[in-house]
Amino acid sequence: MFSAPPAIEAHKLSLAYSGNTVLHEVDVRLHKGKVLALLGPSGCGKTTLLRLIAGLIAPTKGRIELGGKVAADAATGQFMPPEARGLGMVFQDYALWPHMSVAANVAFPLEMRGVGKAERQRRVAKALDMVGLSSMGLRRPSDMSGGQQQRVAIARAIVAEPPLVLFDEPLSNLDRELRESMVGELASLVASLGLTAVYVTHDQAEAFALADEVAIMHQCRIEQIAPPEELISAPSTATVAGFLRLGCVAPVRRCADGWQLDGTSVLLAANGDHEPGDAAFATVLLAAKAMRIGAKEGAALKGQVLRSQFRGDGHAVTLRLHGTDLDIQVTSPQRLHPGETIGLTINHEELRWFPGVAA
Ligand SMILES: Nc1ncnc2c1ncn2[C@@H]1O[C@H](COP(=O)(O)OP(=O)(O)OP(=O)(O)O)[C@@H](O)[C@H]1O
Repeated sequence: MFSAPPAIEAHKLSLAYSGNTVLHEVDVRLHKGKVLALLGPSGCGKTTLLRLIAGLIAPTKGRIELGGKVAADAATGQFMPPEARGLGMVFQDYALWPHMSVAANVAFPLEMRGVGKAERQRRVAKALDMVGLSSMGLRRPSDMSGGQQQRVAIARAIVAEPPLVLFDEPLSNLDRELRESMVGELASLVASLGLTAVYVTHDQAEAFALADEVAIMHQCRIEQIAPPEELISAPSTATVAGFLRLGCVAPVRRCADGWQLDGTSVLLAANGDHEPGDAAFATVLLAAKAMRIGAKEGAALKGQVLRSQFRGDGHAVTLRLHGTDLDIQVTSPQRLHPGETIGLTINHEELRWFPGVAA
């Protein structure tokens, strides 16, 4: 059966500056109509990957195809410049021309493509309508709020109906309240237009609200690419579990009877699918749902309450596990008091295991 080539197919894409690797052998495949978010801490390589897709830089190694066409191949030296890629881009700082009207800013990609005046006006009006700015075509961006300017930038990125739109932290200059409302608006717009997009952010809520798939990046690599639900239910590495704050990521040590939580005498049972292998050390995720508050007397695992916060459906309690420097979260039906010691039981079925020691 015929199927369209992926919008992006990157294979072992790498980038080094003066021999210093900032992106290492990244593989990405994104299908038409899907949104991929690149999520990770500062400096992990998100913007670098976006710039490689845009053609603003060329890879040191690896290859990237856009819509089935080679956009860059380090082995052959092939490189398609950004203007030939025909992508839409939305930047953090909007990158609008302040002295030109909103309509002229939005019309720019159409002019570059030689679209005639009447058609240009029709498409600019449609794009401004989509972002809720139909009455503002004659204004100048310098007279608009940050949120309005970002809408203009989005209209400009979609006006030529590009095969791929790249967003580089587009909402990070807006205050929190506006950012939250614009995430929802942007998610509806992206879905209604069926955009294919790559969206860089370090905000998990933003990535999960907008993207079909999220790539968790860490130290120049992609740790895992998966839909948000899968990242939560099945993180593939301890780094992903730690970054998404899915619970306490704890080191465990092999002992004669199985696995022991490092620093304690607590034995943990590894469950079939996630057997951490033969190594002497491994890592376990202690999520809140894996821990229950039990009697203090005789408990093998105890913790001291650090904080207890009411959250509507119970108290979110942070504990320091005895014998360790690990803090864990549990849910309690009643308020607990800082300094109090409580007993804990572990639901071994809810543990997730990872080979090796967390980065
Ligand atoms: N032109 C350059 N020359 C040398 N090093 C660079 C250059 N551009 C980026 N880097 C380095 O590459 C690494 C990745 O940078 P990148 O901008 O991709 O990270 P990021 O994940 O987008 O971070 P942030 O969230 O802070 O924007 C960083 O260590 C950065 O210092």
